[in-house]
Amino acid sequence: MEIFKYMETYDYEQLVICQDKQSGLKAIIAIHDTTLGPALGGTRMWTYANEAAAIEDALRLAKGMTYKNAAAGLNLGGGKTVIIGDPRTDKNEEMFRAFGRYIQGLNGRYITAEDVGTTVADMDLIYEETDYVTGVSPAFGSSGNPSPVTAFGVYRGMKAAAKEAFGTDSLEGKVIAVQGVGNVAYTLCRHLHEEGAQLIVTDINKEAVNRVVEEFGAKAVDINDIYSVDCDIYAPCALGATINDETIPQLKAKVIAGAANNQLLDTKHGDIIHELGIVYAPDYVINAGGVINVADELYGYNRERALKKVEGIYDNIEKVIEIAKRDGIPTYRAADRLAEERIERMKNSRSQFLQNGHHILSRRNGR
Ligand SMILES: NC(=O)c1ccc[n+]([C@@H]2O[C@H](COP(=O)([O-])OP(=O)(O)OC[C@H]3O[C@@H](n4cnc5c(N)ncnc54)[C@H](O)[C@@H]3O)[C@@H](O)[C@H]2O)c1
Ligand SMILES: CC(C)C[C@H](N)C(=O)O
Repeated sequence: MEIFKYMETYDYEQLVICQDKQSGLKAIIAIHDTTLGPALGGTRMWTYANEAAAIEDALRLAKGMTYKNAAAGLNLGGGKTVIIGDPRTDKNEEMFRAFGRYIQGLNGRYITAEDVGTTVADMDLIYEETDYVTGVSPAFGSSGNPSPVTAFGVYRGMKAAAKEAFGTDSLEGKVIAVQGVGNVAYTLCRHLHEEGAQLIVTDINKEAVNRVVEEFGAKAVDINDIYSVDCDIYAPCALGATINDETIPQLKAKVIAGAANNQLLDTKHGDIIHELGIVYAPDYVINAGGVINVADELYGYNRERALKKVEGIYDNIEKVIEIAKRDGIPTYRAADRLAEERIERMKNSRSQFLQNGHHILSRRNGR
């Protein structure tokens, strides 16, 4: 991978490689764009096949956060970290504290939180070293685990997408196929069950499946059968790239609305489902509840206020559908347009001169 060429193509700002021999920390912090504010994005811990794959993932995910934060209306840019390692066996206290010191060194340009492979306990360790971390334990006045709030946002966004497809946002009686019933989807299933939806679920983790079968009367199917089940809504909540050439012909759903990041294998798959008349709730718009929630910490965390903002994911999905119709484009492109237009507007409005504390005149006056 030609790093500078890649960064230039997608206009990345910064890539930081952190190494701490004693703790085994190998982290890559990618900052994509800070036009709207400091870059906020989680820390992923994963066993990458090689270093290039880790760098590529950090860069790709950081750009995703720029779009997610912009579309969500947050005054935050996009960044992400990946830590190379197995989250089940390779974590230690020194590692997250060393990582916290690296974040501190960026002096607020990057703020972290949870992502795949990291937990509230890990954020608490980072917090020992820096203030630039969110998703810290509620005991510290922080917001804790973002997953239940992400689930609430997905539920709200799903209702908005359902309204477009079925003429009503009620999910009562709707059959919803949920792929992966982990942290986010467990709470999502609870909301859906409470509204009277019928759930069909799958997961490679049998315990997770049994929990939603027992608690919410879900029907379990094999992992390969989730695409072709008779359903109204398909909710991808496990992996990325599940909307692809192989799965699209199997889908019977009229709506795709789920928590997973990067659901489309390729943008062409967004075009195909659009042509098929499937209402697609773009992944980074519908799953922004977690980041909206942790971002609220930057104002002094207030759960009620955060949930109110997350409720607005309904309106945001409506807005994306409206742009898609207005411009005759698929919803995934409408979401990009929403984010890009906001960044551009802010870029232009900030071009006005405003003196700040670091202006050259303040040095001349000896201050
Ligand atoms: N947690 C958040 O706040 C948040 C925020 C935004 C986006 N997301 C995205 O949402 C998705 C779910 O996040 P999570 O925190 O619930 O993760 P999780 O790991 O708790 O849950 C994912 C579940 O998917 C299952 N799974 C893995 N491979 C599978 C397969 N092939 N078929 C079926 N099930 C499979 C896992 O066993 C697990 O139970 C991820 O893609 C994540 O990036 C999460
Ligand atoms: C900041 C985090 C809560 C972000 C979350 N991991 C996401 O992908 O949206």
